[in-house]
Amino acid sequence: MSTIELKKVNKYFDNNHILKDLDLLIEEGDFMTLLGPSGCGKTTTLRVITGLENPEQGIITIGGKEIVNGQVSHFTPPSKRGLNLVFQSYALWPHMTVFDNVAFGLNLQKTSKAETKERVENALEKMRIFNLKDRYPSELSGGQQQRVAIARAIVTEPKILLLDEPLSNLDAKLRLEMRAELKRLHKELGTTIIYVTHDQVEALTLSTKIAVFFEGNLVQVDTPRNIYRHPADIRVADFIGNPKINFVDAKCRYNAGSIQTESELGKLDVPCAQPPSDQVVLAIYPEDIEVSNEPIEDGIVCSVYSILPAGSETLVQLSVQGDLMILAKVIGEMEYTMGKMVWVKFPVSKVNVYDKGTGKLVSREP
Ligand SMILES: Nc1ncnc2c1ncn2[C@@H]1O[C@H](COP(=O)(O)OP(=O)(O)OP(=O)(O)O)[C@@H](O)[C@H]1O
Repeated sequence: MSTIELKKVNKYFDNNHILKDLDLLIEEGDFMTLLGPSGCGKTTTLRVITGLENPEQGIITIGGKEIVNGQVSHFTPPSKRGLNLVFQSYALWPHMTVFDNVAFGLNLQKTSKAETKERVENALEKMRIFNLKDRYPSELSGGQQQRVAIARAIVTEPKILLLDEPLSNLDAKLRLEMRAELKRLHKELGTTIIYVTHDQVEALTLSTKIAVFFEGNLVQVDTPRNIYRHPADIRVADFIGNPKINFVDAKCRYNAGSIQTESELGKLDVPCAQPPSDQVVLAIYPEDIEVSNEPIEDGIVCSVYSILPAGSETLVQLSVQGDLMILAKVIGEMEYTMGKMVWVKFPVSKVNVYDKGTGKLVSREP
C-alpha cells in the first residue's frame, strides 16, 4: 500500500510558520502535483514526507503506518520510509559513470548482471541519454544530469516516487518529451508520484490531482480539469490562467439562481448561487471570448489595444470602457487592427463568480 496521508502537519523555520495545518491525502497510483508560487511550501512538504525535515506537529502515514508523529517526536528515518526522491539538484555520484549511477539501486537489490544491464539501458533510452552511458557527471550538462537522476530513480520501479522540479533545467522541446515519458511511466508502473513544480502547464498536463499552495496553506486539491475550470479561490484562478484569466469587478443583485451584475462590461445575468455580499469579481477565460470585426447581437463594444500573434493562436488585448482591459485568445491567425472597434461576446454560463471579500468561488446552484 502506498497511500500517503498528512494530518494537521505544521512546520516552522525559526519563528516562521511554513506549513499550516496541512491535511493532504495522496492515494495509491495518484500523480499528485504540489503547485504554487515560489516559497509557498511545496519543497518543505516533500521534505517532511521524506524525513529530511521534521514537522513540529502533525501525523504522516504511509500505507496506514505512522512514520511521523510530531506530538511525540516519532520520526521514522528517511531510509526506512520506502521512498525514492529526485531533487532539483541531482546529487549524482561524481566518481561513477552514468551507467553505474543508474545501476546503483539495482546493485543494492542484488539484481543479476544481465537484468541490470537490460533495465539500465532501457531507462537510459527512455531518458534519451543512452549515448552518454560511459560519461562522468562532470562531463554532462545540467539537463543531462537531471535526466540521469530521473533514470536512476525509475530504474528500480519504486512504489512511490517524489520529484522536485525534475524538468526545470531542460529546454522546451526536451521538457515536453520528458513530460510524455513521465506520464507513460506513471501509467505503466502504477507508481504513486508526488511532483513539485511552479509550472502550471506541467501540473495540468501530468497530474491526476493537483494541490495548490499559497503561503503554507493548502488552498485546493482537485483534478486538473476542476483546478483549471473551477478554481475554488481567486488566487488559484489568478495563478492557473495562461494567459491570465480576466477579472472584472462587479456589483450584483441575486435573483433565483443567477446574479444580475453591473460592471464595465455592462449588465449581465450570470448563473450562480447567492454571494455573501453584493460585491463580486467575474472571472472570464480568454479562450471563451469571441472577437468579431462586425457588430454581433449582444456584443460588447471594445477597441483593439494590442495584438499578439503566437502562431497557432492570437492574443488580443481589448480596451473596454473606463480603465478595463481584457484579453481574448483566438485560435488561428486573425486579422484585427490596432485601435479599431470590435465586438466581443462570451457565454455567461462559463463565467466564474468570486466573492470580493473572501475571494472564494460562489458555486452554481444544483
Ligand atoms: N532550512 C530552512 N531554513 C529557514 N527557512 C527555510 C528553510 N527551508 C525553506 N525555508 C523557507 O520556507 C518557505 C518555503 O520554502 P519551500 O522551499 O518549501 O518553498 P517552495 O514552494 O518549494 O519554493 P520554490 O518553488 O522557490 O522552490 C520559504 O519562505 C523558505 O525561505
